[in-house]
Amino acid sequence: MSHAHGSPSPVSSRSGTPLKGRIRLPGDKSISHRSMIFGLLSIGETRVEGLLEGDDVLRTAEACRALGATITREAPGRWRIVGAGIGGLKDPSDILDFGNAGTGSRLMMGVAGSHPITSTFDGDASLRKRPMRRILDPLTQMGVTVVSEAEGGRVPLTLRGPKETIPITYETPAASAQIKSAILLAGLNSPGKTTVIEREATRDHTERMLRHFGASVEVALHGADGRAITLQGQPELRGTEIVVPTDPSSAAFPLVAALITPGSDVVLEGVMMNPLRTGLITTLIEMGASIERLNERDEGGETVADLRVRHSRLTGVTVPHARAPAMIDEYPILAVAAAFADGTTRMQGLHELRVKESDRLAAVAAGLAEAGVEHEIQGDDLLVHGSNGKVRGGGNPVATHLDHRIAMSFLVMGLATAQPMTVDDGAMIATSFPSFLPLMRELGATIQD
Ligand SMILES: O=C(O)C1=C[C@@H](OP(=O)(O)O)[C@@H](O)[C@H](O)C1
Ligand SMILES: C=C(OP(=O)(O)O)C(=O)O
Repeated sequence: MSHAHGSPSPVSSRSGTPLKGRIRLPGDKSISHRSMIFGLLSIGETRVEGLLEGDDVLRTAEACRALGATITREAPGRWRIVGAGIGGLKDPSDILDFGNAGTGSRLMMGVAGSHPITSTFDGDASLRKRPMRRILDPLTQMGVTVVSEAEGGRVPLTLRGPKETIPITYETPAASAQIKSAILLAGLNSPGKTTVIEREATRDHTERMLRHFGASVEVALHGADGRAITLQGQPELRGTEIVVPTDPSSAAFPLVAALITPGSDVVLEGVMMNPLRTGLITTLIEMGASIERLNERDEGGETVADLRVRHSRLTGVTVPHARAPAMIDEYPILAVAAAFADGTTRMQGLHELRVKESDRLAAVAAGLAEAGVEHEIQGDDLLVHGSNGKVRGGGNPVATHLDHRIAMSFLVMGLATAQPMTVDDGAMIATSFPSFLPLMRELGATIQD
């Protein structure tokens, strides 16, 4: 398996011909992690088609193996998992190394922590900076012991699960599908009902998959934008088939590349249109983007569509904080689109961006500065002053801070800037989108590594 490690490898992009053609993006990262996890927690066999074989997901697969699943790769994207079942997890013989993956590590803390086993979680320099208290706090209420932790509730950390996990009702302190999911997954091995209340609805892949595997989940509206999700504990999950839809967060990169590169006209096939993931598309359409949703259909229980995207004149808009959960990973690439727009784009309430693979507010601002794009950070808002299609580019290599989305965003920017753009390290792209370079080149992009 490939791990995104080693010495930094700079990558550069420059403007060239318009982008043309049709591509299919790889499988969704969120659903791919969950496919492995639900496979582990089921009885019998789970078959997955279209799994994202990015480093993050492969780490989750390894952790699931260490906890007792039998996992085989039968063909590219086609995986078979024979589960250990809820309550059937074994003590892992080694530390669980999640690399760069927040989702994998946090969801698996809920899984392993709710079993009477001892598990140690670790990751790379980026993961070691990310806050885990948001997971440890509710897990502690559920009876889990945090045996040790790095300063400030970070990995490396060790959990010891109780004999019987306590079901809780918990209101998440941040709009986070990872927090919600960790608690629900821990609730699977608790007697009785576990309820998670979120003030703002976040991606619902865990809820959908719980039902798909046979659990009983009730979702009630909570306040204006929130939800209360209640899970009946200790169901018997049965292995099943999963078709992973393509990842809208990966589609975002060729999509914005086509919008900003003059003359472009591309089709992105079968992009997942789950409404809790389409905030970027909503925003770009408000900005004047030509994005057509063609051939809408159902794939793997999600609506998907072919997106025809053409180069467009964009206008700056205000992106309300309420939209953040539906586009949380897309702000770096939206900032790139905004740099080419006419006028100012204000993105409101981006505090969660500070605790991703990097401080994405700071990393985006630094990259914009290298490219000569006027911008401001006002509190938790990012303002990008667009220059109507004309962006200088150039500057020093953009510092990616072990963050795949920063790397891909500024490589996309370089496809339409006057001077080429370089990012200091392209290695982390493999965490979520290992086929980024070949797919972009297939559309005609000039990217050199
Ligand atoms: O649940 C998930 O699969 C994810 C949730 C989001 O994180 P938060 O829950 O921290 O917002 C997102 O940034 C991440 O890429 C994937
Ligand atoms: C935030 C991200 O991932 P994670 O939290 O899983 O590391 C991301 O993919 O942009």
